[in-house]
Amino acid sequence: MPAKRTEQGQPHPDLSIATEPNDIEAVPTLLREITKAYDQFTTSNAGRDDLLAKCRTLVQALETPRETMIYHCWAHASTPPFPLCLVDSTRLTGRQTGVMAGLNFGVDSGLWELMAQSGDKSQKVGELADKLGIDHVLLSRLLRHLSATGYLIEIAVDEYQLTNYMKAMSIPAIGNSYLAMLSCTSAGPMRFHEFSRKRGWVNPNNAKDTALMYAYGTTMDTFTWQQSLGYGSHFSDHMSGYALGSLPWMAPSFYSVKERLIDGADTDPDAPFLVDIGGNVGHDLELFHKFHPKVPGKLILQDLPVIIGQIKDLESSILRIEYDFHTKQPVTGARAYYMHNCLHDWPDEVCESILAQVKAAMKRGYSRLLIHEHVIPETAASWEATALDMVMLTLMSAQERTRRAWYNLIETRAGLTINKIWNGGKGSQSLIECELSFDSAI
Ligand SMILES: C[S@@+](CC[C@H](N)C(=O)[O-])C[C@H]1O[C@@H](n2cnc3c(N)ncnc32)[C@H](O)[C@@H]1O
Repeated sequence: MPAKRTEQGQPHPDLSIATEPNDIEAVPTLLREITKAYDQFTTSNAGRDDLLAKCRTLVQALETPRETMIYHCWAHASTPPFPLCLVDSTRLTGRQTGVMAGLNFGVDSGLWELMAQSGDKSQKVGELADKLGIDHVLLSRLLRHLSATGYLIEIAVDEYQLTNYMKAMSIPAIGNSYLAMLSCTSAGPMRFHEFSRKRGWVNPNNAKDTALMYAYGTTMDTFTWQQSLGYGSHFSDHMSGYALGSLPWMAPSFYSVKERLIDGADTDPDAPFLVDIGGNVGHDLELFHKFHPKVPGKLILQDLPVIIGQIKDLESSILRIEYDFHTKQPVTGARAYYMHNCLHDWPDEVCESILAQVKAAMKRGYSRLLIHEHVIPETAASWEATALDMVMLTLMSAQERTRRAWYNLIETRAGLTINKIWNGGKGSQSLIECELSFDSAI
C-alpha cells in the first residue's frame, strides 16, 4: 500500500537553498580538525578513519544540494575529480546504493516534504512513521543509514534533524530528479559494459539501440521509458533543477539579446521572435520573459504533446505548440530558434535531420539558431560536462560535444554557419549562434 502523502499545498523551502553550500559555517572548524587529524596520522600513523570521515564531512558541507543532486543523478556513470573524489568511496559502493534507496524512498513517500515542514527541529522516527503510514522498523533502518553517511544529523535514538541538503530534497526540482534519473535509468550505466562487449566495444551511435534499451529490454527511448513508468513530470522537474544557479544565457553579461536579436527584428506583434524547440514545460522561455518582458513579436514553446500537457503555470503570453522536431517546422522565419539540451540527446545522424527541419524554416540573413549546450574543451573538461556525456552515452547512444564535434555537426553535416560561440565559463554551457550560410541551398 502506498504511504500516505503529506498535506498538500504546504510551501516548499525557498528554492535558494538548493544553490547554497550545505553548511559553510562549519568549514573553518572542519579545516582545523582535518589539519589536526592529518598531523596525528603522519606522526603516529593513527586516526586515518577519523581523517577520512572529516574530509567527507568537509565536502558535504561545501557542496550545494543542486551539486549533490547532479552528482548523484549523473555521476554514478563517471569518475569525479577532487574534491568529489574524496567522497567517492561512500558514493560508488554498496553504501551508496543504500543511500539511493533511502533518498528515493523519502521522495516517493513524502517523507522529506513532511520533515521540511518542521524546518530545523529534530524529529522522531515514530511520529514520522505514524503520519505517513510507514512501518517504524523500516523507517528507522533507512534513516539510520542516511545519518551514518552524513545526510541527516542524529540527535538521539531514532531522532534526526535535516541538513540543508535534505531540506532541499523536498523541492521537486531536486527530489524528483532522483526518481527520474536514478530509479528509471540506472541499469543503463550499470550494464553498459555488457552492452558494449556485445557490440564489439565500439562507440555507440544508433538511437534505436541504446544501453538503456538493452538493460531494460525495451525499444522505448529514455523519455518514453520514463513516462511509461510514471516519471515523465519528474524528468521535467529534473530539467529545472539542472538549470538552477547557472548564469542564464539571456543575461546581458552572457549574450546581448538586444544587439543580436531585438535590433533588426520584425516589429509586427504577431511575428515569431523566439521559438524554443524541445523547450519542455517552458522554464527557459519563462526566464527569458523575466529578463526581456518587452520584445517585438511572440515567444513560442514547442514540445511533444505529452510534455505540453504537463504545463501548469506558464506566463500566458507564451504560445504553446505541440510539435515533433523530427517533422516539418511549422513556424517559419522566426528571429531566433533556440535548442537547449536537445541535440546532445541524439547521435549526429539524427541531429542532422532535426537541424534540416530548422534550417528549412529559417529566413536567410534574418533567422538565427541558438544552440545552448556544453562545448567540452579538448583538455581539462569539467566533471559536470563529462558526467552528462556519460549519461548520454549510457542512456541514448548520444554525446556531449567538443568544439570540433560541434563544427563537424553544424557546419560540415548540417550546412549552417556558426557565427560565434559564447562561452559560459568552466563547467557551464555555451551558446552557439548559427545562421544559414549564404552559399548553401535550403
Ligand atoms: C533534455 S530535455 C531538454 C528540455 C529543455 N530544453 C531544457 O533544457 O530544460 C529534451 C526535451 O526534448 C523533448 N523532445 C524529445 N523528443 C522530441 C521530439 N521528437 N519533438 C519535440 N521535442 C522532443 C523532450 O520532451 C524534452 O523536453
